[in-house]
Amino acid sequence: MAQNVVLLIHFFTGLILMVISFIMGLMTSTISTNSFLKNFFRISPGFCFADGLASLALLRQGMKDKTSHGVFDWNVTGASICYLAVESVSYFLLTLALEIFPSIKLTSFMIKKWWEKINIFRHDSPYLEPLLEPSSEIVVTEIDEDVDVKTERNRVLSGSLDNSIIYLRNLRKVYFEEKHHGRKVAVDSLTFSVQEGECFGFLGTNGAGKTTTLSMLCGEESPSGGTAFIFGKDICSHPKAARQYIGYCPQFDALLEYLTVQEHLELYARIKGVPDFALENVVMEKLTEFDLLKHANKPSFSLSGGNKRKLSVAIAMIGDPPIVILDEPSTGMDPIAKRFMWDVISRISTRRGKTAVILTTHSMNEAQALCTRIGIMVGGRLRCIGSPQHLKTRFGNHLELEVKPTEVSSVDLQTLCQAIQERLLDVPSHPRSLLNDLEICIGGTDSVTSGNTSIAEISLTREMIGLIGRWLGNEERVKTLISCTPVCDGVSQEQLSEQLFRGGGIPLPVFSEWWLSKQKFSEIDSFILSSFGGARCQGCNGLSIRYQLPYNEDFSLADVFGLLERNRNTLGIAEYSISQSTLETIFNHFAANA
Ligand SMILES: Nc1ncnc2c1ncn2[C@@H]1O[C@H](COP(=O)(O)OP(=O)(O)OP(=O)(O)O)[C@@H](O)[C@H]1O
Repeated sequence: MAQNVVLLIHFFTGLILMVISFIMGLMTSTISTNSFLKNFFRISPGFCFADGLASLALLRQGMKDKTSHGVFDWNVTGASICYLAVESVSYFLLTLALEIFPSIKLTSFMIKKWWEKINIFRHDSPYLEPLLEPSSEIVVTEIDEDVDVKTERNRVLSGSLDNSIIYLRNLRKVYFEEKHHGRKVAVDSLTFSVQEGECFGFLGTNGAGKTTTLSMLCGEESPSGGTAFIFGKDICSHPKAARQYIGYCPQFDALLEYLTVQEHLELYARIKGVPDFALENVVMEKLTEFDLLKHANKPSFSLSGGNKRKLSVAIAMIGDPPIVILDEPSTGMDPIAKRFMWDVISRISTRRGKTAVILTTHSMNEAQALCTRIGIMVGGRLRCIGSPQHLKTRFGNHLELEVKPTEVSSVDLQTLCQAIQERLLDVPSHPRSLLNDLEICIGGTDSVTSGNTSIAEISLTREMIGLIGRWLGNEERVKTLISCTPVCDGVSQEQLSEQLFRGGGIPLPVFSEWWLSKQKFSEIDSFILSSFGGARCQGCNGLSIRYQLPYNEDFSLADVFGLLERNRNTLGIAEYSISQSTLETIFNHFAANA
C-alpha cells in the first residue's frame, strides 16, 4: 500500500513538473529559466521520462529549436536518458543501503532522537523532550510501588538477570490526546524480565496498557521512554534484530480474507525463512498441532472466530520462535478449543522448556492454568508480580467460605403453614379489608369460617404478609419482599416479589418455605459473623451464601473446620467449602484500588 502511494506521488510530481516546464518552454521570456530548472526537475525519474517523450513529439512536429540534430541530442532525449541511467543506479543503491544498514534506517525512534538533538542545539540549556525526561511521576511510582515489583525492578536494573531472555527497563509509552490535557500515559516505567521456559501472564483491567506493552516489544509502537532487550538486542536501536526472535499473535486477527488456512501458514513460513524443502512439513505440523486440518483449504473469511484465533496463534508459532507473544489468544473459543489451546501453549513453554511465552488474558482460569508467573497491571503500572501461588499467599489474606443450608423440612413447613392459617382465620380485631382479601383468595366466606380450607389454596397479599411478619417477630424480613427492593438474596426472592406484584399474591406454602429458608440463612449468617471477627458476606444466590473470612494467626484452617463441624447440625448446614482466595479476588482487589 505504502509503495503504491509512493509510486503515485512520483508519477504526479513528474507530471506536474512536466506541465510547468512545458508552459515555461513555450514562453520566450522563461525559456532560459526553464532550461536551468530542468536540471533539478530531472531528479524526478517521472519528469525525465515525460520530458523525453514530449521532446521526441516536439522534434517530430518540427517544433524543437534548430540546434537539435537527432533523437539522442542532449536537448531531445539525451539528457533524460543520462539522468535516468544515473538515477536508476543511485536510487537502487540508496534502497539497498536503507534495507541493509539498520543504523541508517529511518525508524520513528531515530527521527525522535534527531529531533531531540536539534532541540538541544536550538536551546542554549540542555533540553530533554518532556516525555523522555526521568519525570517526577516515575519517582512517585517507585516510592509507592509494591515490594515484589520493586525487587524485580532492582534485580533487572542491577543487571542480575539469570537466564532472562526478555527484560524491560522503565518502558514507557505516552499517547497524545486532547481529552487528557494532551497526553495519556499508557505504560509507565515498566520493569521486569522473562526467562526461557517461562509463561508470563500479563493481566490487567481494560486499558491497563497490556497491548501497548506487547506492541512495543514487537516493534509496532516505539517507546516514549525506557527500553527493552530481547536476547540482548535493544528494541529501540535494533528493532529488526530484536523482532526476529518473536512470534506475535495480535489481539485482533491479522488475516488476509481470501487466503486459505494453508496458504497463510505457507506465506508466513516463507516470510520467516523456512527453507523450501521443510515448508510442507512445517505447514502440516502446524495444521495438525492446531487441529486445523479439516479447514486447511477454507479461505480465512469463512472461518469461525475461534478457528481464526487458532490460525493466528499457529502463525505466531511458525518457525518455533524462542519468544511467543500472545495477546488474548483464546478469545472467542469454546471451552474445548480453549483447553486444546492451553495444552499447546503449555507444551511449548513449560514442557519444551526453551520458549518464553508472554500472554495477556482476562480469564483467571487461563492465567492459573498456564502461567508460571503473573503480573497484574492497572493504569499503565505493574501492581504486583509473582507466581500464582505467591500472589495468593501474599494478597489472599482471607479464606473463601461457601455454605449451603439444608432444605426446609416438610414438618417445619406444615407447622408454619398451619400456624399462619390459624392466625389468619382468628384475627381478633381484623380490619375489614384483610378479611375481604382472604375471602377473595380462598373463594368464599363459608370456607374461611369453616376452617377446612386447603393450605395450598391460600394466597397471601402484601398486607397479609406485612401482618404475618409482625406476628412472627420480623417485620424487616418481609419488608424486602413487599417493597420489591433489589437485595442480594438471590433469584428466589426476586421471583417471589415479582409474583406478589404482578399476580397480587403468593401461595401460603411458598411464602412459608421462603420464610423458613431465610430463617436458616439468617441463623448461619449471625453465627459466622459472630464467630469469625472480620468475616464479610460476599453474597447469596438463594441456594448458598459466600463469605470472606480473615486468615491470620488467630484463625487456622483447623479452627474454621472445627467450629463449623461442631455447629453443623444445629445450624442446618448441608454442605460447605473452604478455599484459599482465588486469583479473581486478588485481581478484583487491585482493579478496585486503581
Ligand atoms: N493509538 C492510541 N492513541 C491514543 N491512546 C491510545 C492508543 N492506543 C491505546 N491508547 C490508550 O492507551 C491505554 C492502554 O491501551 P491498551 O490497548 O494497551 O490497553 P489494554 O490493557 O490492552 O486493554 P484491553 O484489555 O482492553 O485490551 C488506553 O487508555 C488506550 O485508550
